[in-house]
Amino acid sequence: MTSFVSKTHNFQHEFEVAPIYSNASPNEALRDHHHSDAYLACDDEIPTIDYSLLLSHDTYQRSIALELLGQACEEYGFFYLVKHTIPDDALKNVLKGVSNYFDPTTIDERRIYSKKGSSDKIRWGLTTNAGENREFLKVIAHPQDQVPSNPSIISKIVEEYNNEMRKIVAELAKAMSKNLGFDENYIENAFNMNLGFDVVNVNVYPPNSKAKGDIGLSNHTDPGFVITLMQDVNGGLQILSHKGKWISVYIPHHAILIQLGDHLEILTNGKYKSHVHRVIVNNNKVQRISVVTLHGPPLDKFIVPASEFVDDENPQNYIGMTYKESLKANGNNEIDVKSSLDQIKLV
Ligand SMILES: O=C(O)CCC(=O)C(=O)O
Ligand SMILES: [Fe+2]
Repeated sequence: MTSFVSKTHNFQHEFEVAPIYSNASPNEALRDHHHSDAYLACDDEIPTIDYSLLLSHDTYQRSIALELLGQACEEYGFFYLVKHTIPDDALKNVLKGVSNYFDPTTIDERRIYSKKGSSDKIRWGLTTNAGENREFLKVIAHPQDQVPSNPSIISKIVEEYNNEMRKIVAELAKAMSKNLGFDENYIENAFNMNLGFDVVNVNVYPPNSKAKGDIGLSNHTDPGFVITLMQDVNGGLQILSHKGKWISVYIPHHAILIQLGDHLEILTNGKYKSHVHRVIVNNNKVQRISVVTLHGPPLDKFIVPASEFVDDENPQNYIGMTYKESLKANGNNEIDVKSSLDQIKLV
């Protein structure tokens, strides 16, 4: 079985010495031991799923890949996706575009997106304090008619990256539907992903010399079906595992990190779970960029645990509400895409 899956372990050495998509010299993103131990995480394995095998015409290979995906979803709730269909050049171009766009000398051009209105399609922010050290831009990336025309980096992300990523997410939905015991269109129908509300979060974290404290982004889960993440260098993303341990994320070369979202947890009544994660910058010598997409259902879609996951032994653990209501449950706007799982959970 292991021949079908490349374990994280094998990648780690490679990544510690070779930051991804960066001209930085080896190990530049990771500093040696001059930081506090308050946010240490372990190097436990994160499952790796081979996308090409999930779509393989070889029934046996496909069934093994499906089984591994099922384990990754049920036990972890996050995994690296390798051998996917997005060309490396597309990932690099997006990251280069983001890096140019976040030039410190042009910050005033971005600041205009910090003004808050109830129907914003875009939101910018910069926080430098003990609880968060990050500059970010959140933008609607789907439906297409909701995508703002400016700044131009957004059309680049949507065209070169997110349109292809949406196809991958649709295939993952099919595979997960089968693993959950349904026909392959089950999740697509439950979430209406074809018309889904996607938000791209572009995050830029300062090197630790410019940060106020250890935290890039504090503990949270994310709403939606799945969350896809790519980055320029490894450094600081940690996920709280089912075993209660913080695991350091080291994304293999060309791979994409997939995390299950709150609404898959709700739909499956907790069989699949979203996991708390955070970003710690105390170890980072260089700036780090991540491009994170929250792939959600349409705003008016009502999401409730499916009857198939509810019975006497498994009482309904979450209340139903529309995706929009869930995004607004904590007083945020849709574009903030903040989790409200605490308000949705019944126990
Ligand atoms: O930047 C990262 O690695 C994680 C960012 C994140 O969790 C988010 O944008 O929701
Ligand atoms: Fe997140």
